[in-house]
Order: sequence, then C-alpha cells, then structure tokens
Amino acid sequence: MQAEIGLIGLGTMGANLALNIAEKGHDIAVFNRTTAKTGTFFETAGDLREKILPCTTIEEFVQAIRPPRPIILMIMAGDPVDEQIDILRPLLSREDIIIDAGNANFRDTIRRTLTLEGTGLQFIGMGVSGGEVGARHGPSIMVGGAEASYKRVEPVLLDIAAQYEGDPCCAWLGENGAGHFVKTIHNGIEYADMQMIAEIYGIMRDGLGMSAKQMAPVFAKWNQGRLDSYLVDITARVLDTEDAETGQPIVDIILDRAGQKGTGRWSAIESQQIGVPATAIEAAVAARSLSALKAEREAAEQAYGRTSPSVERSDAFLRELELALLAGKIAAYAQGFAVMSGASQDYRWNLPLPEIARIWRAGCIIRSQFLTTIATAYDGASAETNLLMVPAFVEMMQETQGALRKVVARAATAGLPVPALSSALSYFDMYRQGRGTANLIQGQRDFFGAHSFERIDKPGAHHGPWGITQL
Ligand SMILES: NC(=O)C1=CN([C@@H]2O[C@H](COP(=O)(O)OP(=O)(O)OC[C@H]3O[C@@H](n4cnc5c(N)ncnc54)[C@H](OP(=O)(O)O)[C@@H]3O)[C@@H](O)[C@H]2O)C=CC1
Ligand SMILES: O=C(CO)[C@H](O)[C@H](O)COP(=O)(O)O
Repeated sequence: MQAEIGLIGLGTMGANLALNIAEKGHDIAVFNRTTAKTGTFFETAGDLREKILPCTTIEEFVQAIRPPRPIILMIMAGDPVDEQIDILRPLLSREDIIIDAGNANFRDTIRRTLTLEGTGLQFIGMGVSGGEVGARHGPSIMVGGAEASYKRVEPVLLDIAAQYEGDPCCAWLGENGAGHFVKTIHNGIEYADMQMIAEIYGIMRDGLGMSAKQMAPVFAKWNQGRLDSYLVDITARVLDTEDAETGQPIVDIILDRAGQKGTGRWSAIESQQIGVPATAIEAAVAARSLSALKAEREAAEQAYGRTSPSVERSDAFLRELELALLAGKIAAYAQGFAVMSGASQDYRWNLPLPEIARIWRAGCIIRSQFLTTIATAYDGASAETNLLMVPAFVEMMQETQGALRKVVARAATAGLPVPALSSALSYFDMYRQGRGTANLIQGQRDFFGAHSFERIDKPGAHHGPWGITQL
C-alpha cells in the first residue's frame, strides 16, 4: 500500500492531525524525528492503524507516499522547517508538494516559496488553528500558495476541517505567505481577546474582590450572550477548575507569566510596518512581555504598594464589564481586519475578508458568534472599510462605548492595569475624531526640521513664520 499523503512531526498538533486525516479515510504515512514517538503514536492509534503507515527513516517515509506526494510538516516553526525541507528535497520528485502547517512567519513562507520556485517542487504555507482538539476533530485551515497546488490537496483539507453549519472552515486565501499571514493575524487577535478577558478578570479579582468560583458563572453567563465564544467559554471553565493537589482554584496556583511564541509579536510588527495601527494587539503583546518581568514587578509592588479592592461590586457594574469587553473586542477585531486589508494591498494577495471571517467561525481559537456578524458585515462592504464604519458595528459601538469608557476610567483610578482595553478605547476615540491634534505635531516638525505642513485653507506645502530658533 502507498499512502495518499504524508505527515512529518508527531507532536501535539501533528499526531492529532494525522489521526484526523486517517479517520476521514485517507491513508497516511507518518514520520517523526524522534522515532520512539512514531512507535507510541502508532500503538495508540487503535482502529485507525489500518490507515497509517509509520516510518522510521525519512527515505522509507517518502517511498511510502504515492507520487505526486503531498507532505505536511507539522513541526516547530523557524529553522527546523528549513532543515526539514533540505533533508526532503533530494528525496522528492517533481510536482511533490511540501505543506508547512506550523505557525511560520509569513516572510519565511514567501522566502521558501521563492527558493523552491523552478525546482519542480511546490510549496504551501498553511495556517492551522484549533489546538489539539481542533487538529483531531476539525481545525480552521488558512491556505496560502499557488491555487493549483491547493486544489490538489483540497479534498483532504475539506474533509479534515471544522464545519460551521455544513460549511468547511478551510479556504485558499492567496499566493505565497497569505495563509500564514492570516494565521498570524488570527493569533494577534487571539492575544488581544485573551488580554482583554484577563483585564476584566483582574478588575473582578483585584477591584471587586471576587473569587475564581464567583467569577466562573459570570463568564459562563456572558457566553450565552453576544460574547459567546470559545475563549469566554474556556475562561469560565479555567476559573471553575480546582487544583488536584491543593484543592484551590487552579487559576490561583498558576504563575502569572505568559509565554509567547512569536505570532502576536509578528502581528504587531507587521501592523507598524504597513502603518495600520493595531494598538490592542500591541498592548496584548507588551502585556505578555511585562508579565515575564515577575521579579521586577514584585519589587515594584514593594516600592509602590499593592492595589486593594476598591470598586463597588454590583450587577450593574458586572453588566458594564460585559459591555466593555464587547466594545474592546470590536475595536481589536476592527484593527486585525484593517491590518489584513492593508497587507492584502501591499502584498497583492487580494485576501477575501468575508471568507476569512467565515472560516474562523468554527475550529479555531477565536471562534465566536461575533465572527458571523463580521462575515455578514463584510458581505455588504468593501475590504477597505474599517469594521467600525459598518452599520451593525456602529450600532454596537454606540451601545457599548460608554461602558468601555467607565470601566477604563474606573480601572485607572483604582490603579488596575487595563492596557488592551484602554488602547482599544483610545484607538476608537482617535478614529472617530474628525479634527485631531496632529496639526500641532506638524507645527513642531516644521519648527525644528523645516518638514513643512499642509494648510486647511489652501493646497501645497507651507512653512511657519517661526523666526530664528532660540535654543
Ligand atoms: N499547540 C498548538 O495549539 C498549536 C501549534 N501550532 C504550531 O504547530 C507546530 C507544531 O506545534 P506542536 O505540535 O504544538 O509542537 P510540539 O512541541 O508538540 O511538537 C513539535 C514537533 O516538531 C518536531 N521538531 C522539532 N524540531 C525539529 C527539527 N529540527 N526537525 C524535525 N522535527 C522537529 C518535534 O519532533 P521531536 O519529537 O523529534 O522533538 C515534534 O514532532 C508549531 O509550528 C506550532 O506553532 C499551530 C496551531 C496550534
Ligand atoms: O496558534 C496557536 C493557537 O491559535 C498556538 O496555540 C500558539 O502557540 C499560540 O500562540 P502563543 O504560544 O504565542 O500563545
């Protein structure tokens, strides 16, 4: 028997994706650098073993796949992907497709695509979201590369993707790095979403003095309304879970230092690079970096004192928190989609924004009811339209901005950090200000550097009557 497809990397994601592929009836060859893992994987695959060809050498693996071979790499992003491609290249034949399904930097994907061009090999950069459960039972799949290459693997990808009301959450999004770029922005939005939820949790814990057990049903209730989403759902579950060793809420035992592997930071870097601000994502990335400075934060708490609960707990304030989270979320998603729209023009991807919202409705980490509203909103709007200007979102923002304002103000006076929520609010306030304050900056720039400015009453470049600068 020769397999229809191959997969390298039997870690958390790869093992589950391989089982998913086998379960959907596709024969699959698998290989892992550490061969013991391949054995364990195969032994525990149960009935799916008849669809799986475990291979202990890379040569055996390549031979086990029917040409032209589609080969999925589900390994650590970065140098390992280049190393793996170098190992594979001499063993492959024309028309074979290498599919990098890890969280690659889209710039690496563009580089790899260019490197393989003209070799006869094809390259797909594919974002996969959904964690281990998604990989096993249906992830959201964001594909970039030549459309013809995608078409060859589309039947398998549509089979394994999550389904939202019968629609597979998988799409070809554009050439070269498009898929990995969209996955990166997905993760940037994920960072902002998670950070804003954590800030609301911080207000409840440190401002209202609520216990994890008390917060869990609040998030669970919010999950029944417009905040209905995977992240709010798992927040309620995390808050409700006890540590087996101590009997305490596990969230109270977990160290307050968040990891980050790069995608959030790349989203922020790219937004700056193309000049499309994503301040809530930036704030979320910075918050993770600050979280890592545990010892410094502890020393600063000694120096400045600890914040004690000082916000009055009431159903009305909890309702404001819910609405504030919704408003912050609208601004963060507006930023993420604006970055995709900007990059789509710069990189000539022609990213299909409504389709992206649709394939994020199931399978992925940011899946939510909210994405259906976004998909519908984009159906009637051009890709350049900021979500904040789409009627459905104008209405929601009008309704919720007051709560965001109150919550940010209350947190600021109580000394509780809300960097993502406050960045989202400032972004909204600047975005909706017809006459801003950059006129003064232009005056300053012209004063010190003769950079010129435009006037409101006539065209052209002008200079101010500053006189001789006195230092
Ligand atoms: N975990 C998640 O929720 C998600 C992860 N991803 C992305 O998927 C990819 C895999 O992640 P995950 O499964 O979580 O990671 P794991 O740490 O569970 O597995 C890593 C895999 O990469 C292999 N590997 C590492 N270095 C090399 C190398 N130099 N050459 C060959 N193989 C190598 C490992 O092999 P070995 O056993 O020999 O060490 C292992 O199979 C990453 O890019 C990650 O960012 C994407 C979406 C969600
Ligand atoms: O892609 C993912 C989810 O969509 C992975 O879980 C990723 O690892 C999350 O990023 P980070 O580790 O930086 O929090």
